[in-house]
Amino acid sequence: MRIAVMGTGGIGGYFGGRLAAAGHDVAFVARGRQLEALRVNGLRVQSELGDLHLPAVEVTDDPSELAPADVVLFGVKLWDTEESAALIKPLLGEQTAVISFQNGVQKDEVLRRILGPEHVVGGVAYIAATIAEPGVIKHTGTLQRLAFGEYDGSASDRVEAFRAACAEAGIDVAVSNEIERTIWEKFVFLVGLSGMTTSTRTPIGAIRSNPRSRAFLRDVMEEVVQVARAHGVPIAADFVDDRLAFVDQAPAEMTSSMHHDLNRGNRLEVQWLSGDVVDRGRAHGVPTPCNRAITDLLAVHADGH
Ligand SMILES: NC(=O)C1=CN([C@@H]2O[C@H](COP(=O)(O)OP(=O)(O)OC[C@H]3O[C@@H](n4cnc5c(N)ncnc54)[C@H](OP(=O)(O)O)[C@@H]3O)[C@@H](O)[C@H]2O)C=CC1
Ligand SMILES: CC(C)(CO)C(=O)C(=O)O
Repeated sequence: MRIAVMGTGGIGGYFGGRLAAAGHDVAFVARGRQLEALRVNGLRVQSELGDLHLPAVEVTDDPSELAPADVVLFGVKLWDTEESAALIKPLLGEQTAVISFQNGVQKDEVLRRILGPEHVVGGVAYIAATIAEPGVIKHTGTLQRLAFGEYDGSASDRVEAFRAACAEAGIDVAVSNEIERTIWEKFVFLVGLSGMTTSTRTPIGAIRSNPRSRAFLRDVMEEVVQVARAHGVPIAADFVDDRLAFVDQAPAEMTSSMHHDLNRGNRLEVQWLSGDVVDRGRAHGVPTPCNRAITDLLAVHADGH
């Protein structure tokens, strides 16, 4: 299977690396120091599940140099979505699936507008992976799960082929026949986790055990559920309780990629997470005071420094 990775960072480098190591034909798109390191030293992944080193990888900053792909694994930060979507047009054949594993619920709206709905397959990733240094991806813990599926719920050949490729590569993979709900379910949890850990600069353990911050976390997630329902996405009535139970069994030091970004002085995705909840809530007449507080307080850090 021919796979192109748009954005070779935590997500693209980890999953693209695993797929390449399993023998798939993977081309990487990167830029800056990451591009140079990949050209000179190849791609390294450090992981409790097994390190890997691909000494020579096909890598470019110009997707038009690459042959069309069966699947484009799309993994840039949310502020780079529009520009990167335009860049990958030369990679599209008639059946090409573009699967974004970015966070949030806005990404596929943008991809559909730029690439056409027929190319967009929904996806979510559960992993903690980051660029440790140029050319090196560090995976923390053992979670490395992908879920994806056609938006109309159909069982397509392209989705089944990519599922099989991921399974062969040792990735924990599932096909969702309700991918919009799957994406929103991750959004509920992620908006809670990212908003609380980043605005308090504290991992989840202290947040869940303090009654006031625990109640705030619940309210943040409940607001996302109400916005999802207003959108017509049927999130279960007990979903927030389910996520709180998940939080209770997670390691106390668990945190979000946005909290890491704050610590590193990077830009934050808050505008596409809590900020998007506020915008969508306003459009639907759903109050979102907790997400507004998070968005407005983090505004001072949102552009990084
Ligand atoms: N990391 C994780 O564990 C998880 C991340 N996610 C989500 O996945 C998305 C990606 O996150 P993550 O992998 O951490 O991001 P990273 O910043 O690690 O990786 C993105 C990479 O794409 C590169 N890039 C962006 N635009 C271009 C371009 N036009 N040409 C070439 N390269 C480009 C970036 O380069 P540069 O640095 O120069 O900008 C960067 O190297 C986010 O939405 C995130 O929320 C979801 C689940 C888990
Ligand atoms: C919650 C987590 C770690 C799961 O993948 C994530 O997506 C993030 O922090 O961005």
